[in-house]
Amino acid sequence: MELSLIGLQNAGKTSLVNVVATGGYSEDMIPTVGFNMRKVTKGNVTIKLWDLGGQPRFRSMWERYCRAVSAIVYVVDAADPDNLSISKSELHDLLSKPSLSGIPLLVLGNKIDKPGALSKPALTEEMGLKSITDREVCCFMISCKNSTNIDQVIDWLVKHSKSKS
Ligand SMILES: Nc1nc2c(ncn2[C@@H]2O[C@H](COP(=O)(O)OP(=O)(O)OP(=O)(O)O)[C@@H](O)[C@H]2O)c(=O)[nH]1
Ligand SMILES: [Mg+2]
Repeated sequence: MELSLIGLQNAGKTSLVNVVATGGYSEDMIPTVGFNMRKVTKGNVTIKLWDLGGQPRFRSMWERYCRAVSAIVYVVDAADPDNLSISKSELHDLLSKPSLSGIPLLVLGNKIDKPGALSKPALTEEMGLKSITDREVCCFMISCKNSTNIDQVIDWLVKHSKSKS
C-alpha cells in the first residue's frame, strides 16, 4: 500500500516516519525539501510512505502525491496554536480536490508531550474535522518524541492496507 504524509512544516511528518520505521527520534531535524520515499514493513505488510515537505513552496505538489494512495495522513502540531488556521485551510483545500475524493484520512495531533498541546476534542474542532463527511476520518493524538500512541497509528495503517489489497 501507499500512503502520503501531509501537513505544515515543522508538524513532525519526518519524525513520524522515523519513529514508525525505527523508533528513533531526534530534536535535530532538517526540513524536507520536496519529498522522501520510505518503505516500512510491519508484520506482513509493506507500506510505501511518501513524506512530503510542508513549507509553502512544496504544498502545490501535495495533491499529486495523494492521488494514488490508500490513505492520507495529515500531521498537525497540536502545540502550535498560531498555525492551526493555516493547517485547517490547507487540509480542507486538499480534500476539495476531485482527484482525492473518498480517500480515507488520518489526522494526527502531534507533540502532545508539550505543555499547552490541544486535547483531541479541541483539535477536532479547530481543524473542522466534523464537517468532513465524504470519507472515513480518524484522529489520534500522538507524541513522536515519547512514542505516545504510535502503536495505534501503525494499527490503523496496517488495517487500511489490508482492506485495500
Ligand atoms: N516536542 C516534540 N517535538 C517534536 C515531536 N515531533 C517532532 N518534533 C520536532 O519538531 C521539529 C520538526 O520535525 P520534522 O519531523 O522535521 O517536521 P516535518 O513535518 O517533517 O517538517 P517539514 O519536512 O519541513 O515539512 C523537529 O525539531 C522535531 O524534533 C514531538 O512529538 N514532540
Ligand atoms: Mg519533513
